[in-house]
Order: sequence, then C-alpha cells, then structure tokens
Amino acid sequence: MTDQPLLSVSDLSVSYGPVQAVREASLEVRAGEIVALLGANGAGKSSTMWALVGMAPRTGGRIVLDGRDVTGAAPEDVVRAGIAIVPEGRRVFANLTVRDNIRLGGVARRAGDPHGPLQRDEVGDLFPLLAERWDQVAGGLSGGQQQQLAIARALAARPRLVLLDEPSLGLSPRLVGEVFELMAELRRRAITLLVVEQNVQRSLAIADRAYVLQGGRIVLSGDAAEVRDSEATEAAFLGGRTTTRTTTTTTVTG
Ligand SMILES: Nc1ncnc2c1ncn2[C@@H]1O[C@H](COP(=O)(O)OP(=O)(O)OP(=O)(O)O)[C@@H](O)[C@H]1O
Repeated sequence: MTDQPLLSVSDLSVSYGPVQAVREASLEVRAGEIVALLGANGAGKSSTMWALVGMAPRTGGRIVLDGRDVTGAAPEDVVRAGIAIVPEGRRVFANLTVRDNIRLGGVARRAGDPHGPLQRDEVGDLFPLLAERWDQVAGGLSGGQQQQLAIARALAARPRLVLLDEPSLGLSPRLVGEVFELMAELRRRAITLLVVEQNVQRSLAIADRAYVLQGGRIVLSGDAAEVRDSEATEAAFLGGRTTTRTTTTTTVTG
C-alpha cells in the first residue's frame, strides 16, 4: 500500500432538485482495502456511490482516483480510469450468455491494459459455476449466480476499484453468506472494494474500515471494529432519515 489513497473524495454533495442527498462527504479508500459505506435507508449511500462514477447529480466536491482528478468526468471515462460498479439488483443482461455479459464488461477496460480480456479460466478460478455455464444465458442463472456474474462483469474491466451497491440484497441467507465470502476472497486477491450494505454486522466483519452516513453526512468513520463498537453507529441506524445530531467521529489515522 502506498501513502496516497487509491480513491480520495472530498466534500462531495449530491442533490436531486431540492432534495440534498449527500452533504459534503469526504472519504478515502486505500489500495487493497474493503471499505464499507453504511447507513439507514435514505442516508445517501447509493447517491454517494453513483456520484463517484458520474451518475448522480453532484453539486460539489472533488473525486481523485490514484492521483487523477475524475471529478465531472463522463461515466465511461471514469470506468476506463479504473472504477467499476456493480449495481444493486444485479442487472445482468438476461438474454445474453455468461460469456457475452463478461465480454461487455471488458469493453470498458483501461486504455493500454496489458492483460487483455478476462478469460474463461480466470473467471472459473473465482467463479467455477460461471465457467461451467459459460455459454448459457444469464437469465437462467440463480440469483446468487447472477450476482456472481454482475461482479465478474465488473472485474472484466480490470478495474482498480470495484464499487458494490447492496450486493447481498434480496438473496437467501445462504447466498448472502456466499457473497460476503466472495468479497473476502476478492480482498485476499488485492482487489479494492467500496461496498454499500445494509447488512451492517457482516459488512464490518469483512471490512477494513467503514464510514457511516446519516442524513447525507458522514457521522462516523474508522476501523471496522471501532465503528462496530461505537454507539454512534447504532444511533445512525435508529435515527433513519432525520438530520444528524451525532457528531462523534473517529478519525482515520495512518
Ligand atoms: N433519483 C432520485 N430523485 C430524487 N430523490 C432521490 C433520488 N435518488 C435518491 N433520492 C433521495 O436521496 C436520498 C438518499 O437516497 P439514497 O438512495 O442515496 O440513500 P441510500 O442510503 O442508498 O438508501 P437506500 O438504502 O434506501 O437505497 C433519499 O432521500 C432519497 O429519497
């Protein structure tokens, strides 16, 4: 890991007309980390994540990826710069095969990527069932397999940073376990993840660090264990959409 964060977001604000969804949020992700972005419904998690790839209406702030300012860049340019996103609800191309879904993800590879398209054996290394179903249409896969495919499609862009929006949402308890295990495995492979999750305890069990949003503001940040043990975390979830009165912030060091 270098001193410079892989992703550095400062004073990010997002507004949908009169609705201010994110208020001057600042966060960092370092290479190789899993960082969890937590908060109650409507806290601004998805808006933050989508603003990073230029797909939510940013009204202020700065986004720097690996030293390069990508603030205001078009979504395709952000993806080519190295940020891939796995949307909530999986959204694979149901009529296309596993192979073609992954091939489409690879279209957004960085210019000059020396590795070439993600190959079947590489996919099979992480997702054996996807490699087995390589020529089957995605719509025939189970929910858990579609989530794997959505992640594989993001990895096909060979990104520096993968954003995951609610990856466990709507999955059975067993498949939720598999998705969290998969995130831990990606981390072991030095893939950097920023994860929006409602499953707080499980997220904190695999994350290195976490940020808690409440009413569009980051009210707490720190090592996953610190965030888990903080009363402010509980307050943020009980507080729901109300404006924050919690000011406790565990400063990230190092
Ligand atoms: N497209 C939109 N138009 C108008 N308001 C929006 C839009 N998307 C989100 N919002 C509002 O912005 C605020 C933050 O929503 P956001 O989806 O970012 O929160 P979240 O923490 O991801 O919540 P959830 O877990 O429910 O998705 C909410 O008040 C929400 O109603």
